[in-house]
Amino acid sequence: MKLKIAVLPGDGIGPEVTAQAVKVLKAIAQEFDHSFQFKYASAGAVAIDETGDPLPKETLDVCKATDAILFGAIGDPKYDNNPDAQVRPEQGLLKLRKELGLYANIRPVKAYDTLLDKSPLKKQFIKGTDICIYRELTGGIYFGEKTLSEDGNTASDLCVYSRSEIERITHLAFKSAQSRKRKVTLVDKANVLESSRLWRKVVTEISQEYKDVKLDYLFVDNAAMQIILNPKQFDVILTENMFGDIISDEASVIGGSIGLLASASVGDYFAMFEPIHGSYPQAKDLGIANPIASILSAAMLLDHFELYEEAELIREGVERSLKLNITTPDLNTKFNHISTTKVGDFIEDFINNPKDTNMNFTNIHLGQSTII
Ligand SMILES: NC(=O)c1ccc[n+]([C@@H]2O[C@H](COP(=O)([O-])OP(=O)(O)OC[C@H]3O[C@@H](n4cnc5c(N)ncnc54)[C@H](O)[C@@H]3O)[C@@H](O)[C@H]2O)c1
Ligand SMILES: CC(C)[C@H](C(=O)O)[C@@H](O)C(=O)O
Ligand SMILES: [Mg+2]
Repeated sequence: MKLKIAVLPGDGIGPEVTAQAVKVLKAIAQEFDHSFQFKYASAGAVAIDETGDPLPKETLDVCKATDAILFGAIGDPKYDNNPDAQVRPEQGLLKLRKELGLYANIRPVKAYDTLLDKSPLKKQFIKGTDICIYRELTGGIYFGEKTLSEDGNTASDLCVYSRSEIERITHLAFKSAQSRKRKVTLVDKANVLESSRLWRKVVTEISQEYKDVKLDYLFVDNAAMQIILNPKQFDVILTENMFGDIISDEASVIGGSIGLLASASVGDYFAMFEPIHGSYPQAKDLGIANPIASILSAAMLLDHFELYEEAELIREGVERSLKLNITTPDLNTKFNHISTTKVGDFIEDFINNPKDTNMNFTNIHLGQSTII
């Protein structure tokens, strides 16, 4: 298959982790005789530095002219710590999602058996967890009208949802549940918010078209607790933009690190693949950022084009690296010198030699001089 892939590495650890995902995709292309062409473009704080705009027109054009986008992460403390900044890296990401109509952000969360000890949660409660969060991505409080009074003392953000915005992601969530454990949990705040009451009404109506899927409801405050106490009760979680943002970072604790959580942001015409984590500026260029979220985002990209065998090979490589403790320090208390690049190298090697059973930690360890 021929694919043109836009690569937007962004800020902080974005370039390091994205480089590993590209490396892995190149290995897949070679092994399976595909042709993947990568087109780089800038977004976020780096783009502001270069052009004054967090999403320059050329970047948007590149994204529109390619089959899929691989996104790193954006964000920089110089903007985070300046509430008066007129332009911010995050605006670039939000504009990209909106302009491309990427209304559904799909965030799988799972507990790997080999990592059960890495989570602060009790093993017996998380073992077997397999959740898929459907987060609405182009509406809600992120995109409603914002105001700041002239004296600077009153501010507001409006949360708006239309029926059609709720309907389209709800269908995707129910369809996904049909191929999983046939359960959708709508997470909302319908006891307080009018917009959440609309979600309940519309989702309940649509559920009638999916009689084989059970629908239940949880208020977001309770959901935040249940995700930690009893994550196995969930199959597909359907929720609005901001609740989805928050509960997915929370859910990453189940897996042991946010550095493992990938996502697909899809719409009717475009698709983007992005780790759920941010630019982790404290780790920039230190080689300690976990690249797996980015690598698994690349696997989701391949799934999107129905390259299932290829995606599965990446996932096998990831699982092998976790099993052998070839992981960055967020997951590795034993060997703290396995770098971002080394994890990428290992998974690349695995793709090139999936049957090489001798590929174990010793091989990597012997290459220690190249490990930071
Ligand atoms: N999609 C995105 O681009 C995105 C997402 C979230 C935050 N941000 C931006 O990133 C910047 C930093 O935000 P933040 O500190 O709240 O969130 P963050 O996700 O960057 O980091 C939070 C913490 O998660 C851990 N972490 C994150 N990524 C990791 C990785 N790959 N490997 C190991 N550990 C990892 C670290 O402990 C880190 O301190 C901000 O400017 C924010 O706006 C961007
Ligand atoms: C950086 C920010 C705008 C973004 C979001 O809130 O959507 C991030 O937290 C994410 O989860 O991708
Ligand atoms: Mg987030």
